[in-house]
Amino acid sequence: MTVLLELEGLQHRYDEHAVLHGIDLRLQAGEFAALIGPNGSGKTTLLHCLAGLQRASAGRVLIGGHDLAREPLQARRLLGFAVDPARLPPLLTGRECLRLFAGTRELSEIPAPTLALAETLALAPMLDRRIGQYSLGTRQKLAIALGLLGEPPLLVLDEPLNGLDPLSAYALKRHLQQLAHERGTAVLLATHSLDVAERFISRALLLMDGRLRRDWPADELDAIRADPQRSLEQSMVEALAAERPADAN
Ligand SMILES: Nc1ncnc2c1ncn2[C@@H]1O[C@H](COP(=O)(O)OP(=O)(O)OP(=O)(O)O)[C@@H](O)[C@H]1O
Repeated sequence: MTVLLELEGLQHRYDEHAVLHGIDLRLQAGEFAALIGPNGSGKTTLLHCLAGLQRASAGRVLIGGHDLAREPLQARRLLGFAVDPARLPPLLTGRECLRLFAGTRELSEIPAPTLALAETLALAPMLDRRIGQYSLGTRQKLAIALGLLGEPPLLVLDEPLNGLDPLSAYALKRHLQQLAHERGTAVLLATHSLDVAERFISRALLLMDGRLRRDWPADELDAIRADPQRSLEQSMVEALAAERPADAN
């Protein structure tokens, strides 16, 4: 199996505040992984480090075998990252933004799968309006379409379901699942929506206080799903309680 993402001893600190304490992780082609964990556990920081938006304080990020620090162009070419919707340029239309982004991926036009995804997410009717006029959910949809543009083999999404209506959220989850199954895309998605995570993913990773504390592989998730008495939510609560026994008292 092709390893698309490899983190080795990844650390990050903001000035004196250490946030990530040596993360080791391998994500393979076709894996759809949810990164879960409490507020402030470091999920966004981790995703920013592996997208090159933050420089890790120590450790390595390898994307498709390319070291992000040494071969950033080769590494980033394999990565799709949905930017923060608040950072989208308000004066451009969605279509202009997609064209611009297609150019950075050396594509002369907006690819057909991106336009199809825009239809699926009910974003298409908004594409000729300025982004400044978009609702939060519509910005989120555009950010996702930009992240998925060109169908890169590794997708990294930070809370992509925030602000999406139920139909669009369902369509996105199915789309990501299909990419993983049919194209072998590796997806890493940070989320607080465990119900979302539980039904669609093939792996769950629990980050707590900047450390990966638990890794549920596909067969464990299948066992949780098969047992009506169990849920990923409950398993996560148990894992958190086991790490913080003093807090429980
Ligand atoms: N730019 C920054 N400067 C200083 N500290 C930061 C910065 N960004 C995040 N932090 C701190 O890093 C820690 C991890 O934050 P991060 O946003 O990565 O967590 P998170 O797991 O994504 O949280 P949430 O679930 O609330 O989105 C927090 O203590 C946060 O206050």
